[in-house]
Amino acid sequence: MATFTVSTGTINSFSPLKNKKPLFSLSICFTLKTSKSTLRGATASMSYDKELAVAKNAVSLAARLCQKVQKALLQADVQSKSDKSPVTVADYGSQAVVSVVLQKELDSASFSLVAEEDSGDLRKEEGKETLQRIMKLVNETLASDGTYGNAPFSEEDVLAAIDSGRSEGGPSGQHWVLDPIDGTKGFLRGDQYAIALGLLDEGKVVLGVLACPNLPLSQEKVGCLFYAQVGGGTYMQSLDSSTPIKVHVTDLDNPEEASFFESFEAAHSLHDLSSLIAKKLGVKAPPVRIDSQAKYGALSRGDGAIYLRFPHKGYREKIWDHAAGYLVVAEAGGVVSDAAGNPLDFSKGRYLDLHEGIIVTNQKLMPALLKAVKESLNEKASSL
Ligand SMILES: Nc1ncnc2c1ncn2[C@@H]1O[C@H](COP(=O)(O)O)[C@@H](OP(=O)(O)O)[C@H]1O
Ligand SMILES: [Mg+2]
Ligand SMILES: [Mg+2]
Ligand SMILES: [Mg+2]
Repeated sequence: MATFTVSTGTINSFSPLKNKKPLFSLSICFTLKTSKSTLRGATASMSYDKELAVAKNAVSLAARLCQKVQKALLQADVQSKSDKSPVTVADYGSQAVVSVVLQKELDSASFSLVAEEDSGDLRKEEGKETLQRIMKLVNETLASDGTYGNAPFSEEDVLAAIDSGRSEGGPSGQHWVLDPIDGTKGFLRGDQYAIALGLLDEGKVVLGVLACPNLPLSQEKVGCLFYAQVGGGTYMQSLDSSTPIKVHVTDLDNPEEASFFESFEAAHSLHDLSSLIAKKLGVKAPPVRIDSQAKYGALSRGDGAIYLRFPHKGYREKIWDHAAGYLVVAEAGGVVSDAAGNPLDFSKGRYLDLHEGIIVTNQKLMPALLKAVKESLNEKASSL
């Protein structure tokens, strides 16, 4: 078996809007296995092969739409949702594109999609212009693929495609789980974001596809597509379909050498708490703060060893923020759990029921991480 270790040296986040100093730089060193057996693993006949091929196409097309919008982002394209979080024409457009492609290619009678956005605001008078922009983007993107461009989608078609994401999910049957843009705040800053698509079968995540258009693939190339099928490992390729390579989480066992990821946004995760946990573990490197499930993708290829996510009290995590990323990391040999070490349960509907937060690392580091998390949470509770 030929195993090459490719050191990509220092890679920087890509900021197309700002075109200035990178927000993080991170040394990555990951092992690319290009043996025949590894590549055969990517194409072996497994039960979700057709779904995987369609999901990769859907997510790549959605990424094309998002990249176009991020390049030419207009303030008018950004709205505020009722919970005050931002949403853009690209979030809606990406959701419509993925929904259309999945329904066209797969059995639409049993189709179920749990997705973040809905068309409520677009159906209001003030949403009319935004809807026009989304319709244009969706039609341009679908036409660019050559497969779906024959009959343009009307405003009603686009609204219906977005609203097909209203499923409640649950423990039985198959449900697609979509975050059309995860990390919208990062997307708006010109930083990291992801298009994240998972498939649940009987309550378990069986497919995960993660497009990270601004994540470096190598020193020369930016834009990664991670994908995993349950039992089949995790693969990474460029967004324009280069040969996939198998990726693995780091095999580091010394926390002192580990680096850790957390949300860029302090409002999304308690930075003080992660810093306390990291200190207890003996982690020396400063936190790597990036938006979105790009953190799961980066961790799955060994860029960093730990991801810590501790939302402020009262926040409920949604399944689309973790389903795809979870499988990408799990199939790359990583462990994802809540702060008490329980596995994540995606079978409960649109939300995840969690004890405190989400922690991710490899199998060797998990016992020490759990201990540090427990001690830190106790310390925090007793200081209140
Ligand atoms: N107060 C909060 N605490 C934790 N997560 C939050 C939050 N407000 C929003 N989020 C979630 O954090 C996601 C982004 O994750 P990250 O912090 O890793 O970049 C958002 O996804 P969207 O951008 O899809 O809305 C949103 O679901
Ligand atoms: Mg999200
Ligand atoms: Mg989103
Ligand atoms: Mg959102």
